[in-house]
Amino acid sequence: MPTIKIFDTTLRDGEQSAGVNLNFSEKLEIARQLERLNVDIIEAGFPAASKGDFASVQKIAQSIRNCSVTGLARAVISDIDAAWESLKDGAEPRIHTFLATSPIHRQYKLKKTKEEVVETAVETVKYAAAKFPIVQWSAEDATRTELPFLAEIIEKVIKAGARIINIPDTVGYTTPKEYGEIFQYLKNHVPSIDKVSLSAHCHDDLGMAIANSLSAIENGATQIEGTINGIGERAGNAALEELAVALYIRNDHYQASTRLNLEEISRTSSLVSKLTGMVVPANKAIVGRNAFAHESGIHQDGVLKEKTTYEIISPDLVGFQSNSMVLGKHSGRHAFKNRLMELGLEVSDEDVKPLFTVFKDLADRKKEMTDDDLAAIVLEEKLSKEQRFYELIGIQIQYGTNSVPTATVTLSGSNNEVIQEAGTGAGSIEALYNTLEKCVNETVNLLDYRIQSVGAGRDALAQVFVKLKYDGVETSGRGLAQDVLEASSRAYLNAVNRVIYMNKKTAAPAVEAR
Ligand SMILES: CC(=O)SCCNC(=O)CCNC(=O)[C@H](O)C(C)(C)COP(=O)(O)OP(=O)(O)OC[C@H]1O[C@@H](n2cnc3c(N)ncnc32)[C@H](O)[C@@H]1OP(=O)(O)O
Ligand SMILES: CC(C)C(=O)C(=O)O
Ligand SMILES: [Mg+2]
Repeated sequence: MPTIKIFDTTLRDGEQSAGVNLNFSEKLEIARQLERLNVDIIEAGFPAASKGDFASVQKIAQSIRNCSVTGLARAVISDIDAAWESLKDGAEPRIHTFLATSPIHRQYKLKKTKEEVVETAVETVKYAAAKFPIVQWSAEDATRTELPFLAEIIEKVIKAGARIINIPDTVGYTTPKEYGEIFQYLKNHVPSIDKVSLSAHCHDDLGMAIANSLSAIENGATQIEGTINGIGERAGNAALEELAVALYIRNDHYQASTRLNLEEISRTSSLVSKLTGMVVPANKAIVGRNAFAHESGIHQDGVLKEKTTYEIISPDLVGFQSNSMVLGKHSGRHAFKNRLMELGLEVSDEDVKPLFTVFKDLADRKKEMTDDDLAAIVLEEKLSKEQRFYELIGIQIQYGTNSVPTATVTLSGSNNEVIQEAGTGAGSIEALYNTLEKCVNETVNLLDYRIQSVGAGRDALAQVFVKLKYDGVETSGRGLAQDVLEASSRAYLNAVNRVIYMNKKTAAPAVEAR
């Protein structure tokens, strides 16, 4: 039975989702969780895109030992050089280089003839193969490319040194039958095809990314690319958790498996959702809140009599716990630390103490502390530790249906000075944000604001995501608190602090880029 390699591109194509902006520590946290999930390949970023991307790819390649780490590069020598510099210390360095092949992309985007496209692809693959032990080459927009030309260029890049050939459905245009036929065509028309592995990379514009990926497997693909929760450019990529569980549950049909630790799926999904701010829809297959919920009487009756009447996947399979309430205000530090370890949240001894204080503080006010709450507070504390320039001391909001909402905010600045301002707005959040803007010394444009509850119940924690422009830089921020206004303030300050941190890092001479 073939084992399908899972190529995770959450940190590259996933990060191309509109509004998603992960920083260095967040990417590393996700990469570590992907390693626990046991994906085969992590595409950590696009090293030539920016100093920040270069540094995160490099750090991930150096830190992750149980997966191969790759980075994307255009068919451009300087992109390949940047990829090599960032990936060379990895456990198994590999490059993913690509060039568009379709007539639309050749004519309008690249402004190259077929011959020029072939020449550029061959030259750059040769250059990459002289550095990297493994070269993956992608024919961008393959599914809208003339098949004879696709076969011709693939044969030539294989001869130039490519070992994995990826056939992306870049714009999510193909259908399962058609995509399968492309793989068959290539197997019959590319003389050297047996020397390489074939990979599928599907987008979900027409909602067919998973169906297309499965069809690719049925027609010879041995590697599937996708992202956690299906995040990605436009409508997103194939959701890896859906693919892996489909192969597991319908093994009788596909007769193929993956190496994924399926029990890590729920945790990975929740981490990616928290850090990207991309909320998982309740009805999303495998990881949605309702994916295992039975609402109607006939279904409940059936499930009570025999689960398999309406349940084809057991929640345990993907790591959902039926009773996740584990810790409370009477818990001690040992139990707390132990639970964090069970949840795969790596925390140093030195960090446990402040985290435990935050935990106790919340547990005092909140009836139940779920695993989700724990993960949320640990991530919040751990990932924003080095990025605290403005810190919230307190807020006070006055709101009444017939009065002007007023906010008073007290912060501490980077030199521990106390900053206090008051302001008004049309609503409580506007009053709060107008006042915070006065405190942080620069114009702030709020571009997006989203709120979500962590877990259920009246005492659930509030998680707020904001996207804003501060000091001319667009960024995002997260805030967690029991109160929505406090969570809103924290999200705002988190975003502002990220910009200050980024500016400091790029100003410092020791940034890890070339
Ligand atoms: C299908 C995909 O997901 S592809 C990956 C998409 N991801 C990203 O683009 C994120 C990272 N990108 C970036 O940071 C920037 O686009 C950079 C650094 C790569 C390039 O930035 P810029 O030099 O400013 O170029 P810009 O992005 O405006 O245009 C892209 C250029 O690359 C060319 N190009 C696009 N793909 C390729 C390729 N595979 N190989 C060679 N050149 C390419 C375009 O034709 C265009 O060239 P032109 O300037 O001669 O017209
Ligand atoms: C870079 C390539 C593989 C890509 O993301 C796409 O074509 O969708
Ligand atoms: Mg893509």
